[in-house]
Amino acid sequence: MSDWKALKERRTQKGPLLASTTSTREEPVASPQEKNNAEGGAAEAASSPASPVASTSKLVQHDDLPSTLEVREVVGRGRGIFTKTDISTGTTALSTAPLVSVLDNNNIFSRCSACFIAEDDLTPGKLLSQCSLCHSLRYCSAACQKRDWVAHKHECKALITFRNAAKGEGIVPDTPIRALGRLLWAMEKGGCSYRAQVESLQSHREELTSEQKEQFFQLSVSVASYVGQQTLAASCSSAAAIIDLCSRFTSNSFSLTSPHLSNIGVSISPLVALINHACLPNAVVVFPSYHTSSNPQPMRVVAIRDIKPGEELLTSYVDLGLPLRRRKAQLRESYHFECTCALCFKRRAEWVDPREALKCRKEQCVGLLRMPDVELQNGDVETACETCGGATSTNVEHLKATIATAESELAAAESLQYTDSAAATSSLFDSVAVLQAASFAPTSHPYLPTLQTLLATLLHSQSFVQALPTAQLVYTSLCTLHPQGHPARAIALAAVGKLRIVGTNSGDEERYWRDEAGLQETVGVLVEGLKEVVAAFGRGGVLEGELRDLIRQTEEGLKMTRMARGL
Ligand SMILES: C[S@@+](CC[C@H](N)C(=O)[O-])C[C@H]1O[C@@H](n2cnc3c(N)ncnc32)[C@H](O)[C@@H]1O
Repeated sequence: MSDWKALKERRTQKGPLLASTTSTREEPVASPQEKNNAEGGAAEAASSPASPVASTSKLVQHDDLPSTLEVREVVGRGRGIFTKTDISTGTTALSTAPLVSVLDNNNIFSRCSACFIAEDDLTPGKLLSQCSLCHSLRYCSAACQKRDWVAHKHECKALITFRNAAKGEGIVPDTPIRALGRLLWAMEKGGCSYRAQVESLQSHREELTSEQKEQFFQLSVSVASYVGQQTLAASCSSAAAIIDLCSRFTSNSFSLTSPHLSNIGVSISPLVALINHACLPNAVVVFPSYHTSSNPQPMRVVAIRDIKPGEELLTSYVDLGLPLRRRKAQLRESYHFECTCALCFKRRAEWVDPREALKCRKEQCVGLLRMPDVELQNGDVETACETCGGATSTNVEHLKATIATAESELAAAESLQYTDSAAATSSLFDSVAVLQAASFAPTSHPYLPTLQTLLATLLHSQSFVQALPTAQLVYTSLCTLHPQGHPARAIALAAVGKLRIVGTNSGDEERYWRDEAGLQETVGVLVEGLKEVVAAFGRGGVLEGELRDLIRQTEEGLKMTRMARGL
């Protein structure tokens, strides 16, 4: 199987400047009671907080807004996007071309800057070629380079100037600077309509902390030196306008993701930025295909629940694997609001949040215990298992130290995972052992991100046999957190299906193809994966094509094996 590279995806990480929407959180499916609570919450999240509707005076014309959707203003939230028709799970509610997309500094030299395909994924023997002027951007074809020239023209000169000043090949400004550069050139060229759309995005200048203002000031100095004072002044006539631009960028940009859900850069779409947040979202933002001119528009908003006429489309801005306090802190810091969704208001007394849970230590019990609150509690705390009711004592200081160590190991491993996979793998396996010994549930933070990074690192180093059980554990954990059809879940199941092929046939290929039961099971996993992928990304994405090919190949293999046995 040649496309295993598709699996070596980093776990999706969101953060300031990269308001991503692919992380979501769904009811824990472990217990029916939790399921009921969360389903009630989902309906609430999608409807109640959105009303009442206020005036529509600040609304700007968006030509790519389909007639099935409308923009309305909501008290306490600003504008939001509402549906006028039923949107069923897995349906694309909106597809559009972002105004600006740039690859981040980790991907700029290894992916095409127009369609974003990775050099590793090109047909064998083909390489990306670099822009002959700036030597910075790479392209997979003359057509892609030509298509990108409109956006790259001014950027090319700026990159040359930057490179000369930095006195080194292969040095480019940081991703936000390049993204803001493209945005400013687009506004300069696109005139009033682009400017009106960007200027209508929510700025939080008044609410910024002095530290954030200082950060934005530094960013604006770098942007000014990159694009030139004249271009900056054309769109920003005052210092306040420049801070507004940086603030708008921070709370309105998206993670640009690959069709396999790796974070590869940043995108700005003033239309999609109108979608408000919920921790129980009903939609996700994905980029299912490479951005070629023949594709349908590359950025899609796909429903992950059925959405009724009059409901607001809601995506998540933060990683929904994060515990409540962390989510709230991120939303406050980067987006300047207090989330009032059903998940944030779910009473601790009513359920055990799987993101902050320990496994019951009683033999044969699969229940969860609420983790003591490391911010508020101390000493030995007794908690009861939600399933068997048995009490377990946990030492809060030990718990806190375990979380801190696992988080710092995770950060270190993330920075090493592609340069020293062996060291990253070994430290992540150590963390897994420590978290397991401390009875962390695999759905809990930071156990799940540790497993996800371990999976990505194992795939990168082609350790497929070890990767398969890790992928299975990641998938089952994500099933507890996300509804069916969520992209993170879909990607994990696709990984399990692919790894069943590469991870099990690498040792003894002949035996693999003779194992009918195993092949049949692999087909089953791939078919399930395909369903989830289509539900998460909509039809026609890259991953859908890959899975269909694998299903076909495995079914053919199965047929041949049966024929050889005379069945
Ligand atoms: C990407 S914009 C969403 C569109 C925005 N409402 C507008 O009018 O431009 C993000 C901003 O919308 C607001 N917002 C989004 N979701 C919200 C929510 N659930 N509750 C309150 N405010 C929200 C916050 O001010 C946030 O910084």
